[in-house]
Parts: sequence; C-alpha cells; structure tokens
Amino acid sequence: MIREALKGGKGEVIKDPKVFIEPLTVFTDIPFREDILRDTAIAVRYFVKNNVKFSTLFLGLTGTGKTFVTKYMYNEIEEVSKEDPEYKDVRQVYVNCREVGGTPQAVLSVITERVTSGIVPRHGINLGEYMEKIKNSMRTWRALIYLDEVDTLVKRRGGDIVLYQLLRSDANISVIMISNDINVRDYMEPRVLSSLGPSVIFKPYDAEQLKFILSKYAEYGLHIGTYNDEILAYIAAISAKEHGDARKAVNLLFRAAQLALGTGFIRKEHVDRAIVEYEQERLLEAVKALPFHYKLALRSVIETEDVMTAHKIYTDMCMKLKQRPLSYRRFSDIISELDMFGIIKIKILNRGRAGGVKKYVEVEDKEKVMRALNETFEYEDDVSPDDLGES
Ligand SMILES: Nc1ncnc2c1ncn2[C@@H]1O[C@H](COP(=O)(O)OP(=O)(O)OP(=O)(O)O)[C@@H](O)[C@H]1O
Repeated sequence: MIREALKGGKGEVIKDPKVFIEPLTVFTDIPFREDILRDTAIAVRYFVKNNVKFSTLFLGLTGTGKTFVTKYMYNEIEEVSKEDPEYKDVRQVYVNCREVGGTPQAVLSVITERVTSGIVPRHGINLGEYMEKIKNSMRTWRALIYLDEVDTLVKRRGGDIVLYQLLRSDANISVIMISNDINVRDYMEPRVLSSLGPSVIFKPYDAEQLKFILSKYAEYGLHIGTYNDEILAYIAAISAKEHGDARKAVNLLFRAAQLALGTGFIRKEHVDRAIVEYEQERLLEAVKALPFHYKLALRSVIETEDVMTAHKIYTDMCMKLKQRPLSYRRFSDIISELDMFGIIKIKILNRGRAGGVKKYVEVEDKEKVMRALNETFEYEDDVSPDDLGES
C-alpha cells in the first residue's frame, strides 16, 4: 500500500501537483488578463526608459487574478532585467499590507528595508524618516512598489497619507496597488485620490472563462483521460455562481483530483465532496479570523435563537472568563456583522409586544460551527471549550 503510494501508478490522476500549488512556475501567459498585462508593461517601460512615473490601482473581487497578474509581472521584469541593461537599476518591492500588519509604520518599514537592503527599525522612528531613507536610496535606484491588500493600509489612520507620500515624492517611485475591496477609494482623502492614477478593473470570470482556465490546469497538471469536459464545466458553473472566483475553481479541481486518487477518473461525486470540504474549511477560516467577543457571541447564539437570551448566555461566559461583557447594543451589532459574514442568519426582525425590535438568529449547521469554534478556542491562550460551559 505504502509502496504503491510512493511509486504511484495505477489509478493516478495528478501528473504534477506543482501546477496547482505554484501555478506561476507553469503558466507562460495569463488567459483573459492579456490586455491588463500589456498596458501595465507599457507603463513600466515608460517608467524605466522615459522617467514617466505611474501609479495604478488593481480592483476586483477575490480570485479574479489580481495577485496572479502582479506576481507574473514581477517575475517577467526580473527576467527582462537580465537582458535589458536599462532595467538593471529597477528595484521591485512586493508587500502584502495585511500580512505585514497593515499599519503605516509596518508597511513603510518593510518598503524601506527592501529598497535599501538594510536592516530598518520597525519602531521608534517616524514615518518621515522612512521616507527620507527611501528617497536617499532612490538616488541610485528606481523602485516599482506593489502594495497588495492595500485596503488594510488605507483603512488604518494615516494609511492613505503613506500612499500620498509615495505617490507625490520626487523620488523615482511607481506604485501598483491591489485591493479586493472595491470601495477602497472611499477611504482616501481627496488629495490622495487626486494623485492616484487610474483604476484597472478585474472583472469576475464567467463560466466559460473559468472552464478554459480549468482546462489549462487539467492539461498541465492531470493525466490524460482522468477528466472530461463535463466535469470541468460543472466546476466552472459552481465557481461562476460565486462571483467568478478562479481560486475556488482551481481549488475544487485539485481537491476532486486528490479524492479521485486510485480510481483514475474524476467524477461528479468527487467534486461534490470537494465542495463540502471546501465550504467547511472556509467556515473554519472565517470563524478563526473572528475577534474574541465575536466568537463568544457566536457560541451563545448556538445555544438559543433569541438574541436577548443569547446576550445573557454571553454575559455569563464573559464572567466565567473574567472578561468585561459588551452591552446588549454592541452585542446586537456583532450579531448583525456575523450575519453579514454569512456565518449566521438573522431570521426575523419583528416588533415585540412592548414595541421593541426582536431579533432571532438561525445557525444553519450548528455542529459545523461548533466544531470550528472548538478548534479555534484551542488556539486562544487560556480558554478551553470547557470554560464556555459545554452543554
Ligand atoms: N487568468 C487566470 N489563469 C490561470 N489561473 C488563474 C487566473 N486567474 C486566477 N487564477 C488562479 O486563481 C488563484 C487566485 O488568484 P489571485 O490570487 O490572483 O486572486 P486575487 O484576485 O488576488 O484575489 P484576492 O483579492 O482574494 O487575493 C491564482 O493563484 C491562480 O491559481
């Protein structure tokens, strides 16, 4: 059994898992994003060869290829710099604003570090000093800065000012910003907006486009004869329903292929199982990412559908955990947010006898949410599911 798994052979479906894990190492072009790539490449060329600075904002829902295009561009520029001497003085800096912490300080310190290739203090120096260091370094270099998930920076106090300084600086800096919050511009001050270049919209892929994208992954990553057109169309249709998310489509194909291991062919039931697993994981991620009191609120509405009673249960949990409970009003706001995240459903909003508004909550799959919650509470330092009064 183990030897078979080690050697591979009969019933294999996946030819090369790397295609799904690191697709950029395989894709030589990016279908449906050729125009965006070409326009960006021209802007980069003018920047490098004619000193025309630019800034642009890539906007689009999740899984529409923004980061994929960005990283592809980055790699292509690195390749070109090996052949074209004019690209030799270009420094590329890719920063995912959320991953580095999202604050102006965090983002600027990382940019400074990368641009100057030196160790830069993360604290204790002000934002102006970072800008000075960047500018000094730009005497010999020009920088192309990619700010992924820039919405997390812009929503922080002073975040848009960081952009303003980068865009208006007299140093040789061009900036590509990426956001899946399509309203990110609403968080920017007018002077920042006016120095921002045009936005590039990444439209959601439709079912046909997703099917084509999937066919590329299948061609590169799966054995011939292990899938057919209908299976790809089925996955594409499901992913197109949810705002044309290519990440989901590719993930479902890869999972289904793994589930089909040994059988030699991906069937609809493999895809259906892949969907259940995928949704379960997404729920777990969403629950894990919730702030502590949101988790307690969620835990309480699993016990009761009445929000008033849930608030009492929540208050008791807080007491047990020696936490100060939030007011009913704030608690009720949290319940509405949980509904917005799609984790629970607010069922009825009706007027009670006293004329007040009564909220009821439905948790669709209590067991799943509970499991997700228990898993995440294990990660909190000093809370165990038992402390929350398991019923
Ligand atoms: N045109 C495409 N061709 C091939 N694969 C694609 C394409 N667009 C997206 N993908 C796949 O979908 C995955 C997700 O895309 P990407 O990371 O670019 O999403 P995004 O738009 O940046 O979303 P988010 O805002 O959630 O990060 C990529 O890793 C890649 O596997």
